[in-house]
Amino acid sequence: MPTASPLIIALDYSSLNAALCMADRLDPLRCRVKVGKELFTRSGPEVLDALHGRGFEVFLDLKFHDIPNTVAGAVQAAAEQGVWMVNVHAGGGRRMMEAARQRLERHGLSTRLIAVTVLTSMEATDLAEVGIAASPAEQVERLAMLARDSGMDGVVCSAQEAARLQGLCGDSFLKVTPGIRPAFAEADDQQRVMSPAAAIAAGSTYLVVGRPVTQAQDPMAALEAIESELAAKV
Ligand SMILES: O=c1ccn([C@@H]2O[C@H](COP(=O)(O)O)[C@@H](O)[C@H]2O)c(=O)[nH]1
Repeated sequence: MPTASPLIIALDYSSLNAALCMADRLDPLRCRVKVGKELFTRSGPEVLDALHGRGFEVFLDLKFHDIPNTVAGAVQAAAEQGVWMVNVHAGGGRRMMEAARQRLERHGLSTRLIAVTVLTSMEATDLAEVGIAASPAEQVERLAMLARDSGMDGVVCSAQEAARLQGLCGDSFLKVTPGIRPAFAEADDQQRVMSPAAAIAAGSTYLVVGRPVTQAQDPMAALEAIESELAAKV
């Protein structure tokens, strides 16, 4: 039975063992988990099998960004390993996203497919340096519309943009939001942040939480504090 929780815990660890130690403290009825570039590069698909075996739905966050044929193949490979959600970079463009969508459809694969808009670690000055004059909010909006029109199930954005996208793209368009920072946590390298309760109130569908839990002195206490904040909000 899939969890009703919006929480996705980012297992950003440098070894399979460390990631599974944390997974063994988590409850698949209370959260999903995310496997990103560091863990997957170190452990390979074994980590997916191990997490699936423990009952977790897994978001494979590899942010594919390449020519359409290559991305379509990578998305197919991820979906065939049973992941719940996989992502690409919206900056790869319409043809790339459409190819990924078509590949999943052709093979009857129901993995959720979403696109990264503007990384939550970026602010306006970072965009300017890569030649984008728009504000993060404007660029997120542009890429979210493109992602929706290219057949994506939703986007990765910051919670600061979620309310606007809710109005533009509707309830069923997923807003997956990293950069979640409870009051007790540091921002770290994140620029566009929001608290868990505010993110849900703004229309985030899923909250991606990494270091505020995984690097906390007491990770379970940190997770419970976030759950309490969300429960108080409902
Ligand atoms: O725009 C993005 C896209 C992905 N991420 C990923 O989410 C987690 C956030 O971890 P924290 O420790 O809570 O900052 C991490 O795995 C990123 O790779 C993101 O932060 N922003």
